[in-house]
Amino acid sequence: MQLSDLRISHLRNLDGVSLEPGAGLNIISGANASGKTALLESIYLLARGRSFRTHRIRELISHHQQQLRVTARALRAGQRPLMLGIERDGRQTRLRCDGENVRNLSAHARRVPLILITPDSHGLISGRPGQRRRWLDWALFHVEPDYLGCWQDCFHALRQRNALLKHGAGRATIVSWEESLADCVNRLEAYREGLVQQLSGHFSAVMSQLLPGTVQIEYLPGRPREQDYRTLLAEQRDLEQQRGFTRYGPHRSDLDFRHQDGEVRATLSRGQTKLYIAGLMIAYVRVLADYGLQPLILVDDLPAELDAGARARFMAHLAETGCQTFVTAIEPETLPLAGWPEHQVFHVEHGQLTEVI
Ligand SMILES: Nc1ncnc2c1ncn2[C@@H]1O[C@H](COP(=O)(O)OP(=O)(O)OP(=O)(O)O)[C@@H](O)[C@H]1O
Repeated sequence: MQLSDLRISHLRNLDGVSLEPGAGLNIISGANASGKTALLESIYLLARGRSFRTHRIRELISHHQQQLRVTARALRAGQRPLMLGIERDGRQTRLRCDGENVRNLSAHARRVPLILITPDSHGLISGRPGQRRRWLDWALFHVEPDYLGCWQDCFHALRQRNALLKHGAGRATIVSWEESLADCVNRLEAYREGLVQQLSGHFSAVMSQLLPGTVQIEYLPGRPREQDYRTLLAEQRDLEQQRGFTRYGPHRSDLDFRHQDGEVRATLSRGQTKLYIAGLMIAYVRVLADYGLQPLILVDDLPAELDAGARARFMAHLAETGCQTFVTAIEPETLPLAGWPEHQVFHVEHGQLTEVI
């Protein structure tokens, strides 16, 4: 997938921005607060219908303006282009794809796959398990059309069981929900384990060139792995009735990231952690490629925290993906360009964009 004809109006400090990005590397340069991240945010908004910086899209509307608007054409190999557009006024957001209102965001995410790496991606390692679960779920929404339904069934059954436990429902009613819960959880875990396995293969290959040392990702299912889930639910029922909630299951699951057998969060430096996350994202791009999907890649402030060698390795791996990539940098000359057949540089100053020729 490749964006062309990107237009942005009244989004943060950006206005009247019209950009023809190249198929390869697009470097967005500019001083602090010039609008580099806002440009990535505009692209993210088209793909996901939300921002990666705030839950309140309204905040993105430029001060003293009524409405923001972003449009672009998404070119897809062997298929006709998609017209993408998003508008947000004081009341509502309208995300449009090919003239239709987008109602199902995860289906839209499948049509417009996107990988984002920002300084906040660090939270994938240092943050709470929920952040890692969300990442895994989004990763699956892109590749498994049935995953969303399975996820919804699973969490519906979990909520039902919790409500029954809390309100002292009879055993037979709880048992009947346990059956459907166990069934959904088994399917959900098979999807999650499968993706982690697929990811792990690519991850080791990518990391062998990005960061010395062995790496490992493990899916932790939020329950004793060796025990059948339905049996576990039955065993825990009495205790859980007193507590009013289900203690074990996918709502407690997590991902364990390791480097040289040590926990990444406890052993790696900031720069090494950034490379680890970069490797994970590039591994995921390879998983997407296995499904015939080619995402857009956005990297905010790529040079930060990385020495020259690390920057070069990261950039070379991005080049290998063959994806249209947008990278922001305060000093674009710090980005090594080896491996990129073509690149374009756009300079942002006070929200105005010019292409550097
Ligand atoms: N709603 C808004 N209306 C107008 N301007 C805004 C709005 N929200 C943020 N801004 C401004 O838009 C600019 C965009 O900042 P952005 O975060 O994109 O900068 P950046 O180039 O990525 O900077 P840095 O290198 O410091 O990360 C900032 O000057 C910010 O104050």
